[in-house]
Amino acid sequence: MTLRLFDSAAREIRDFVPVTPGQVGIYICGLTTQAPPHIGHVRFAVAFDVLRRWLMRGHGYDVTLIRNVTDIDDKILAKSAEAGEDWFALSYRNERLTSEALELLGVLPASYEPRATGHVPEMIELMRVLIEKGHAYPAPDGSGDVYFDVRSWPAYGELTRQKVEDMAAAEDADPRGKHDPRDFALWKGSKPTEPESASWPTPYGVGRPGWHLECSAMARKYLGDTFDIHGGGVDLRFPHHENEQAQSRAAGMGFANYWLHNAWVTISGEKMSKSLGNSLLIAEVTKHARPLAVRYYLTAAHYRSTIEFHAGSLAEAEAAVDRIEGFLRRALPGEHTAQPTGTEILPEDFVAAMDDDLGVSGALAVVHEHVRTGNIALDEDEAEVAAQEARLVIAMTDILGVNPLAPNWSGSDTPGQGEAADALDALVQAQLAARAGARAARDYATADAIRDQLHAVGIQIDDTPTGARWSLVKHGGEN
Ligand SMILES: Nc1ncnc2c1ncn2[C@@H]1O[C@H](COP(=O)(O)OP(=O)(O)OP(=O)(O)O)[C@@H](O)[C@H]1O
Ligand SMILES: [Zn+2]
Repeated sequence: MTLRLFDSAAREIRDFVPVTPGQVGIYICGLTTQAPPHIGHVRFAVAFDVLRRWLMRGHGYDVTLIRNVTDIDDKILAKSAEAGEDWFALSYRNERLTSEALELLGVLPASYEPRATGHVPEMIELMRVLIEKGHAYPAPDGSGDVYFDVRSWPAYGELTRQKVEDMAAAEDADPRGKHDPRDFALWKGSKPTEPESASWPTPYGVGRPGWHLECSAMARKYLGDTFDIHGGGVDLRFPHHENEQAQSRAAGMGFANYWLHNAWVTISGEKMSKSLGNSLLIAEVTKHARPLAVRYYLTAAHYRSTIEFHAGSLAEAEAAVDRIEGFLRRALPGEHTAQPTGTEILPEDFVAAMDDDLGVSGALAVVHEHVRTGNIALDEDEAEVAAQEARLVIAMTDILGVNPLAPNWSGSDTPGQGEAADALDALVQAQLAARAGARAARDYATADAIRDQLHAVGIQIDDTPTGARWSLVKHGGEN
């Protein structure tokens, strides 16, 4: 069984061979914590969660996944100035919202989530090496900026196959002190308008991390000079990843052996983006579909295919999840939660699909085939066969992060809590039925009173085309 992945540096599918047998190091560029996450922002995390689970469960690798947090940058400073809020408070609030959103969508926690601001010494060391080797220089105007000298590194452009002559100028600093307008900032000197708390001393002046340098420094610290996989959204290929690779290699490191890039979530063909005003926050979307369905929706598309968001396909995802869950609940009555035992022998066609650059649509087709076979077995009173199929479905869906019986979707694996959740659901459903009855009888006062009573105890009701849904009101997580 060989795992094959599309390496966007080589622009071809390559057999995956790790640097160290049995181990895989992955670095993914995390979010710049300038705003609460929208559905596009979390796609990369879901895509790489599937990769990680497959490496671990399908191939038995010991995986170290590092996903950084860019907790300081121009946009964060601009937003904090606008809002009159400390940059670090704004940044940390959005970091927490992002972590909550990822947890809600069943993304396994990273091995570690380093923050840029915590790695200034490592960045200074990288700058020192680059300056010593003649690949970087402090701005001659004493601004505190430090630039990478693109002309000193003939391989610059190799990741995205561009010639330096064809590239636009780097817009990250005043070009006057640069050797070449395409030289990019490793470090950004502080400006008088910026808060003192956003600056750190270096031998080259007081300033703050450049976005590209921070990833090179953090990848090196946690994964070593050469590591296996570097991932991120496709928009990061240039300039961000090109620059990361140039800095690290010019400093003498091997850096990433494979580059994986995920495609966008779009709306009406346009990238979902806060700045374009077409973004849907996770907190919004999960009011209309359960988080498991949203996770399924994001997982079901191949990571290199664009996901064109629309409510209809989210409803289809919900129906697919219901189908899987319905079967599992019938086949495994009494099991509130269920996880793979690790002894299941995965169907060959599932393995083949996943090994082929994470072919999730093929893999999900195998899942649904087994659901069908299992349902037929149940109809024919073959409980044993159905239970076996259910175990396989659990093993396969768990690898994709969409096992409906996984404890994260069902509440908890602590005995008793599943039952408590079921009891609560039964009570709320009875209230919702009474409310629906009152509405049908045009007794809106009673209907509203029921909703208010539920809200008073922390239960939120949302009316959807398929009926009322309830959820526990989240505190402090929706701004
Ligand atoms: N619509 C999207 N689909 C997939 N990935 C996205 C989308 N929007 C942002 N990302 C990813 O999220 C990460 C962080 O993006 P960033 O914080 O720069 O937001 P952005 O691209 O400026 O979006 P916005 O304009 O909404 O703030 C990047 O890795 C980027 O690839
Ligand atoms: Zn990065």
